[in-house]
Amino acid sequence: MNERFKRVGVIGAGAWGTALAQVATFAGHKVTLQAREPEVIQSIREDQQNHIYLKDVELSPDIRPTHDFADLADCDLILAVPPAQHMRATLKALAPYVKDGLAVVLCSKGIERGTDALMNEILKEVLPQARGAVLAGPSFASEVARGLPAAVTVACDDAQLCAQIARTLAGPTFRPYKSTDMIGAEAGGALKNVLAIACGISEGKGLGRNAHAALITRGFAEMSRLAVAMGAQFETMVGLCGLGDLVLTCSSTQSRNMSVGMALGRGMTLEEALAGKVSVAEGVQSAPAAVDLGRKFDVELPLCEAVNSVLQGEMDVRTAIEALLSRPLKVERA
Ligand SMILES: NC(=O)C1=CN([C@@H]2O[C@H](COP(=O)(O)OP(=O)(O)OC[C@H]3O[C@@H](n4cnc5c(N)ncnc54)[C@H](O)[C@@H]3O)[C@@H](O)[C@H]2O)C=CC1
Ligand SMILES: O=C(CO)COP(=O)(O)O
Repeated sequence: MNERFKRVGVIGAGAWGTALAQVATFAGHKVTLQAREPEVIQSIREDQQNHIYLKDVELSPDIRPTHDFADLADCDLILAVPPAQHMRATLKALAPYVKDGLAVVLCSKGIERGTDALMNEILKEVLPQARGAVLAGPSFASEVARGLPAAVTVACDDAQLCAQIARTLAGPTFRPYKSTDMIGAEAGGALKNVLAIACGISEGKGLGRNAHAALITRGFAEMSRLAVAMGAQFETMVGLCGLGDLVLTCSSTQSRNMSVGMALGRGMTLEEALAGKVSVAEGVQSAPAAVDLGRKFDVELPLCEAVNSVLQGEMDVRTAIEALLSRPLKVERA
């Protein structure tokens, strides 16, 4: 009962995929890491580092990089970690090697643009024979990969599978908490990225600590309202994958989403803010999808809407801030 999985594979050798492969080695596994770029594979093989996406972290020799999805065929646990907008294509590429009941943990934090689908909805469409789970929570890749302590949420509607995944990944510095609320874990992870852009804008514009605290608090109210309307439990939203990740991402320049926001707040265009970046700021793509979901579920999302208007070039930062502050006065509630 609840034995650990034996053969762990990771798809996507960005910062987080690489860090999660490292986590699995901390837990005693040999890991196959599927990477897209030949230079990433070469860098891990030759230098035991991922010079492109996770600089200056010594990686375990138990990480085996490969380009070939076929090398994942004998894995019994797959962690899927591409940018959210590439999850569908990634799972399609994996499809020929998926046996019935394969456990696939969705570790990306975003909403698919155009369909407004969360990652588990995409999994169900593309790989209906797989069993899905979600990993989310406050976890900057470089800290996790260096073995600094982190706690995350593993969510799965099958409690036994959830326990098996948690047991497989748990290590001396990585502590997964179990949950059955997959929608909550996914919605928290995706929406906090949009709100981190808002906090970054405030930071870049020099609006002060009061504004920052107000944004986190009202941002939390906003993301909880939408997540609950989508079927999440409010309890999940006050946990690691909700409030926990929101606080982390909104409080550190390590966050790519917060950094993009800061650049916008300082007056850059989105194009300028993203120029030359190899890493992904998921909130940029998730913002229009979040706004769409707000309309679908009839949930007010003033902060996500303001961020999206700025990202789409429909409003400048100053006008967006004025519009937020001049809204009718409200009763404070989540
Ligand atoms: N970096 C972090 O600290 C954390 C990231 N995440 C999530 O993990 C997911 C992946 O982010 P990172 O690993 O940070 O990526 P990254 O920003 O370090 O690297 C970009 C990734 O995108 C991949 N990519 C680029 N074009 C692609 C395409 N056409 N098809 C498939 N993949 C493509 C690259 O191969 C690379 O793996 C995101 O959803 C992110 O929100 C979650 C927790 C922590
Ligand atoms: O999700 C993260 C930490 O939990 C990483 O956030 P960024 O993608 O904004 O860097």
